Amino acid sequence: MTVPHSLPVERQAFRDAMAGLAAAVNVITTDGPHGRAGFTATAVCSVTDQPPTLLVCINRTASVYESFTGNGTVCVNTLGNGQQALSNAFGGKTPQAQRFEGGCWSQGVTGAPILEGAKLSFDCKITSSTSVGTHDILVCEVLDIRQQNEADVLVYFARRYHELAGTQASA
Ligand SMILES: NC(=O)c1ccc[n+]([C@@H]2O[C@H](COP(=O)([O-])OP(=O)(O)OC[C@H]3O[C@@H](n4cnc5c(N)ncnc54)[C@H](O)[C@@H]3O)[C@@H](O)[C@H]2O)c1
Ligand SMILES: Cc1cc2c(cc1C)N(C[C@H](O)[C@H](O)[C@H](O)COP(=O)(O)O)c1[nH]c(=O)[nH]c(=O)c1N2
Repeated sequence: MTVPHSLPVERQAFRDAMAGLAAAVNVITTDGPHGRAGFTATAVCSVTDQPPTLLVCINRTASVYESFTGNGTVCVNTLGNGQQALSNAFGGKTPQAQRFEGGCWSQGVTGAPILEGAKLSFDCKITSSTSVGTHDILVCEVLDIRQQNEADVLVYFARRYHELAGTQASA
């Protein structure tokens, strides 16, 4: 197959285009011997349902990177309407302990913090990872799921938050 010759896509052009891709907002957490940590991520998606697997992309320069790879666990907590403050707290710069002060947390099978009030929580173990450019793709097997009935969702689109009205999650 011949790939058409074209100019390289500039970093800013890529980001401008990606800003047009609406995405759910998630607080990704971990806990274990390498410490409790969390960060905000929109780069999350389903991979396969056999075994139930999702992926999370994490920047290797993030302060939380060693905690996630060291612990080998993640909980993907999907945010709903009115949880922008949590997203901003986990979105960088804020010290780890302070990030967790904005929510109530419990623990599930992996020990990763589960956010009370999250619309969805996927408790996972990391089964593999692949480095691509600045990021690692974490492949995460889902061991447990918690789901709220009222499935309003916080969406990040065009560089700002949008609230999507509630609907029944398991219609
Ligand atoms: N995948 C990511 O790492 C990612 C995604 C969204 C936001 N962010 C962080 O939030 C900040 C604000 O984002 P914004 O949407 O308001 O404006 P922005 O112009 O920085 O980013 C626009 C879009 O480009 C993508 N993007 C941004 N930084 C990226 C990166 N380092 N690697 C891969 N994709 C990236 C995301 O889809 C983002 O929504 C970013 O500068 C970045 O630090 C990172
Ligand atoms: C809306 C939104 C979405 C994302 C982010 C931010 C925000 C505000 N960030 C950035 C990430 O949350 C941030 O780098 C971490 O919190 C680590 O920051 P510190 O290095 O601890 O300051 C982010 N980082 C990442 O590695 N993958 C992702 O998918 C996203 N998505």
